[in-house]
Amino acid sequence: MIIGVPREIKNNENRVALTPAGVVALIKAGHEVLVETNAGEGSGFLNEDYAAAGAAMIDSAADVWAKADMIMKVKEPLASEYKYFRSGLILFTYLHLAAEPELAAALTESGVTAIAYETVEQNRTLPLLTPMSEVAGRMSAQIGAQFLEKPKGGKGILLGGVPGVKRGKVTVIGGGVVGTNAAKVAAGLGADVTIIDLSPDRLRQLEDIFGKSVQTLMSSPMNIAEAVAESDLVIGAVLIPGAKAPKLVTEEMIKSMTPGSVIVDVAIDQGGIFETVDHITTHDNPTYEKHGVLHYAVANMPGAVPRTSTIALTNATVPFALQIANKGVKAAVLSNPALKLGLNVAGGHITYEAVAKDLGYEYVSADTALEKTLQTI
Ligand SMILES: NC(=O)C1=CN([C@@H]2O[C@H](COP(=O)(O)OP(=O)(O)OC[C@H]3O[C@@H](n4cnc5c(N)ncnc54)[C@H](O)[C@@H]3O)[C@@H](O)[C@H]2O)C=CC1
Ligand SMILES: CC(=O)C(=O)O
Repeated sequence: MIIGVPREIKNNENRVALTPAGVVALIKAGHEVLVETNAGEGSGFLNEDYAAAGAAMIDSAADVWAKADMIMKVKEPLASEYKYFRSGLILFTYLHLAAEPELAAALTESGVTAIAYETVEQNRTLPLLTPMSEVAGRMSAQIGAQFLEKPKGGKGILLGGVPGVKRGKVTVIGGGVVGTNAAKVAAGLGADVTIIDLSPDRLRQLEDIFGKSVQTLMSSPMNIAEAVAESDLVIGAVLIPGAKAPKLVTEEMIKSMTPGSVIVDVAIDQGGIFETVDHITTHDNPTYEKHGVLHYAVANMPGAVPRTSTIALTNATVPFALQIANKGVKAAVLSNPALKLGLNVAGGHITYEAVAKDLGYEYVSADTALEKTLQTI
């Protein structure tokens, strides 16, 4: 199979879908890899490194898309990339389609077979989302602490306090991978941390992990309202796989926060959990203020620490990419339940139930949709 790796074009997205080590793994298995010139630069991987690994370096993005059987990316294609879609093309990347209706339409209309990293599921975990959730979770506490500083627009508190002065309060809503990593860093900075989750089992696990160093709370509108009102920093870390995130923090709750407080909506890639987050922000312009509260809603947070993120992401994606390349996408998806759950679009249909429901498409199973594709590999 020919695997193409275009350069990422989203704002400040410095990750790349394959490291030179990933290229070596695919070439050793008998495949060909095309890498767009300078695609790895932001992550510290040079053109010479890819060439030495055996990749062919290609100057134009259009050529990479046109010549490849499978495109590996990091972020969802942007509108300027939709023109490259074609029937039979395999796309393996983050998609977050519930929050991207135009992309869903472009993919179904063009006949691309698309596997979304974020819904590949194995043993009730999301192995291709987890590494980036670890990064974004850790970053969210760091970023929140930074924006609480006065020169950054915050109320001017140090999360850990100092002897004789109260610590800052952090509420993390959603106690999965992002939430746990956010809480680890916030607690490490010395903050007073509360984690809210809907799953009693998860709350038990969190207490086992953190002991009494964090407060756990069952998710309910009342508990969320009380915790938000008292917090200096609130981190949104809820996920219902594939689906649009529920709006758990209302405008009234945001109004109850003291001026200069900060919210970090990590779940923005699935639409976000804060009612007052009305647009995605970028690394160039990461915050805006509403009701006196600083809102941060960057959908590619790990793009700011690309060296760490690219290596962590490709450690997870390459074994799955190898299965697709070795067996062909149909056989790989039909033989591996984890990849089958990753399939979001095939044969012009949406094949992930929560995505279909949120976007108003008829849901068609992976088996039925794949039968209809023109997929030859
Ligand atoms: N903005 C960015 O750059 C990044 C965003 N993310 C996003 O962060 C979000 C969280 O991801 P993960 O932590 O990996 O997911 P996860 O599946 O590990 O955790 C989600 C948690 O939310 C909980 N939950 C579900 N409904 C809830 C409710 N009503 N109230 C409270 N908790 C609830 C679940 O029980 C689970 O523990 C996802 O949308 C993911 O795509 C991840 C990486 C980077
Ligand atoms: C998960 C995701 O969308 C990201 O890492 O950018």
